[in-house]
Amino acid sequence: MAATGQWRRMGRLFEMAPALRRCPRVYSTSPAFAEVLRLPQKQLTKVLYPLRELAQHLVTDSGSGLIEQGLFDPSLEDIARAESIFEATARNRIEYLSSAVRLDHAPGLQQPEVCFIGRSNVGKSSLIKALFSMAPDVEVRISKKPGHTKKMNFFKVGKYFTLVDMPGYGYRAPEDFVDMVETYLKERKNLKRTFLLVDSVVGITKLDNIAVEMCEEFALPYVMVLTKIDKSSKGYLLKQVLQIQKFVNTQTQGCFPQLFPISLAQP
Ligand SMILES: Nc1nc2c(ncn2[C@@H]2O[C@H](COP(=O)(O)OP(=O)(O)OP(=O)(O)O)[C@@H](O)[C@H]2O)c(=O)[nH]1
Ligand SMILES: [Mg+2]
Repeated sequence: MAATGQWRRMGRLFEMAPALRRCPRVYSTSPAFAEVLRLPQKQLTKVLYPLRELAQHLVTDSGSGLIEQGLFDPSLEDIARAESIFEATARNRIEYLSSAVRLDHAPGLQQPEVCFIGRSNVGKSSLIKALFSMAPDVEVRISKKPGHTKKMNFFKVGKYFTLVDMPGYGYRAPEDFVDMVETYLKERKNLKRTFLLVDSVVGITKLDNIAVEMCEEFALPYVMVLTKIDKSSKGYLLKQVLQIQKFVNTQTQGCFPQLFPISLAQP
């Protein structure tokens, strides 16, 4: 079956891992990534390719096509290269720029922009904080309580792009949420990619559906990120992933076909 190809390719990646360890300067200067590369093979797969583990359980499942097509499969070099974008240096400044409650208060920037949207408490700010872990001077506030982020917060990621942390929709969303976020999504000229975060435990809610419809209506290229995958058993996560992948395959046009599953919990 098609999975065989995936496994073979994974074998090649693992063969490369010791090489990456030997010359970390070429691929990564991050101690955290070097630590991940030192993990035993099984744990390394779990951390970097969480859906692979689930794919094993689909050998006899008729839904297998869904997840194989949906596997996101960056190489170790790709991951290391992407990570280097978030490494704060004198030449690659990562900094908080400003906050806005209206689009016309947003910084007037030309460089590409990406934004993170999703229900309150889904983990938007946490993901951004994790992405900025190599920029300790940048403060990103997170909270256990939903509705914590009240404004659109703009961060500069070197010369590459601006990243925007949005308030969440749903419980304790700011009153002016629709004016703020819908207008931003509709009119922000340099918005290149929207990351729509969905809680993998909860699945796609009615409000997520509205967010999807909005992205579709405004013809935005967007990516679906499944958060908090550490909170489910393998069986439950598999069920959720299949359901969400089916939704993406059948109900969306502008959504990137592969899901991005994430966990910010320690492995
Ligand atoms: N178990 C687990 N908890 C997470 C994960 N990511 C975020 N959380 C927790 O989820 C809670 C909400 O996180 P935030 O990042 O503040 O959520 P948000 O989407 O920014 O929420 P608003 O600002 O209210 O819209 C916090 O208690 C985080 O610690 C994850 O991957 N696993
Ligand atoms: Mg937040």
